[in-house]
Amino acid sequence: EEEEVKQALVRFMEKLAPGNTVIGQTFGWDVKTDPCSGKWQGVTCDSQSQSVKKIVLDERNLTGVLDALSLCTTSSLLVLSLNDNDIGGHIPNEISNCQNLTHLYLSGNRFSGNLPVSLPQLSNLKRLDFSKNGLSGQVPPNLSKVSGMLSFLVQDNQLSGEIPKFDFSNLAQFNVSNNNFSGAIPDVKGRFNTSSFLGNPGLCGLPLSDLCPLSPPAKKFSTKQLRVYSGYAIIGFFVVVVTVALKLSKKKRHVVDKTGAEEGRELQDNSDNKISGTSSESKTGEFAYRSEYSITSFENGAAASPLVVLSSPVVNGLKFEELLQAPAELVGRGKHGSLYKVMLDGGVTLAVKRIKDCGIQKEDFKMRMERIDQVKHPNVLHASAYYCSKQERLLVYEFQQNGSLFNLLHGSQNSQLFDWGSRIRIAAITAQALAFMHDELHDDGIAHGNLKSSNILLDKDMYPRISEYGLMVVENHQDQSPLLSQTKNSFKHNNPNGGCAYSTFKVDVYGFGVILLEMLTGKLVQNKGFDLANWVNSVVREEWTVEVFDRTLISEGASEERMVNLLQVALKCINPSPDARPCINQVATMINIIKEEEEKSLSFEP
Ligand SMILES: Nc1ncnc2c1ncn2[C@@H]1O[C@H](COP(=O)(O)OP(=O)(O)OP(=O)(O)O)[C@@H](O)[C@H]1O
Repeated sequence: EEEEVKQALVRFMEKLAPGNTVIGQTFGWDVKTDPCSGKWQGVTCDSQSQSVKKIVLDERNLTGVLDALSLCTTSSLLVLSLNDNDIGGHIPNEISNCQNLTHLYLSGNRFSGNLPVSLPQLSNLKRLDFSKNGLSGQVPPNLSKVSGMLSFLVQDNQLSGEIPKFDFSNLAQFNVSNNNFSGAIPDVKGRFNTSSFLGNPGLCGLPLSDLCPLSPPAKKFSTKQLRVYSGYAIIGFFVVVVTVALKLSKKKRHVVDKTGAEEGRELQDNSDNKISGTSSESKTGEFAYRSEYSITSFENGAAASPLVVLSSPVVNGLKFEELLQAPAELVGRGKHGSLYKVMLDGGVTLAVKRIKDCGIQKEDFKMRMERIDQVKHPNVLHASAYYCSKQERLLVYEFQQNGSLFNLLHGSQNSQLFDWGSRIRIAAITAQALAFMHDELHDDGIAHGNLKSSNILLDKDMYPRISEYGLMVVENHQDQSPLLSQTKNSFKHNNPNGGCAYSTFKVDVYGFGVILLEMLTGKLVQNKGFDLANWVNSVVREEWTVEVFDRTLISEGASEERMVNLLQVALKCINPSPDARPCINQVATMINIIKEEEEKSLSFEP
């Protein structure tokens, strides 16, 4: 570290331990040595850049104050932990100079006064623990806007005011108990129970049992508001006029084009001729209806092959006509077909997958759908209905507003918010759900068949749901990859190891391994994952293992050991020989162990 940084750190320590004239001896913090020499107690450095990454001085009997100005000269600092000391005074505003800080633990001290107003400027902050101090005043409301925050722990203080509206679906830990907070508790999306809120006499609403008083009558509109609303009314009127005019002209055209077929509309995008082709470039995202397409274009008509509504509460009694006539939007086009977002009248939004060629006979497909419907798991998105004729397959799912794991990893800016803890949690839950499905559908030989990150969707609470289970017959990787040379047969074959040995299921394990690699490296998958697998294998062979990991994980300070452990699981899953790959339930167990270690480390150390 630079001289200036060393001196500033020693100053920071002198303020923490006033009266201690032998800091160099007590803590090894001596300007004559480097903080990364290994002698400075509580300091961890980045092995490559040799800059200070963590300062952990828990339970060191420190009795002074926090000199953030000196501390934050160390701009590389990710973790500061001073839990369970006797440090007093304010938490200084200059703490926001530590711009890279992800973990800030100050629990169990004597900090008093307001929270620094600059706190929300710590835009990388993931975990904050100020519990068990004497802090008062309000929480800066913008703190709730720091995206990617995972822990907010301020229990046992004297904080007051309203609880800001955090993104509760992303928070893993939240506790404001034993303070003076007041007002209505924001919607915590069922994620936290009473223990997070108790001991605040002025708080009301769920999950506490004290109901909030009815809100006062709404204020009258101001002139400014009135002007805005009348503007909306004019625009609305205009839109209605234009829509009616368009509909009338469409109707007219339809009469001219009429083919004699039963009236109806097919879900169709603007490039309808390409819909069953291989092109994937057109993604207009526009509403597009073609009145010249009718239900009868689904082969012999809806009457011959009605929509089968499965045991779903969402689309009870849904009619095929209703589905076809509802407004639809092309969301995307995958290798096997197109996906439409369909808005039903009652406000229900569905995702309708139209499959080009799933390689499964009609009767076989129906049997599969019925069988899969009998096996329910909360982290599997089951089809709500399906339509199946000789050439067409339509699958209806609940639309998942939070998109897919693919979007989360590769969408703009998103990967930075997708921290290590969330990645390991999603990996563990997905593996468990898949293990359940493999187990239940083992004797039927029905695997997922097309497992990839765009088929792992995220529900409203950001929990994963595996979509499109069993829609595809499993493709034989062996035919495509020079890497793979073994078993040609993707169906059941006797294996003395029993259980999960069908190579059909092992293709899912391969797919899951590629998803793990995607989560670890943040890299896009091409060529069915063979490119990514090859690249990872080559880097690991050269022993530059750390190089493979997503830079955002490294800068977040994710545990290298646990990332390497997960990488090892992924490498087992992508073994070229299906027989050498573990079963998914073994994979689930291995990931769960890593997840538990991660959780344990969070409760004991930063
Ligand atoms: N139920 C759903 N809710 C919201 N988005 C969905 C839903 N199902 C799929 N998607 C998203 O729609 C897009 C297109 O999905 P689609 O299944 O057609 O393609 P794919 O998964 O990329 O490829 P494939 O055709 O091989 O399955 C993907 O980004 C996918 O994540």
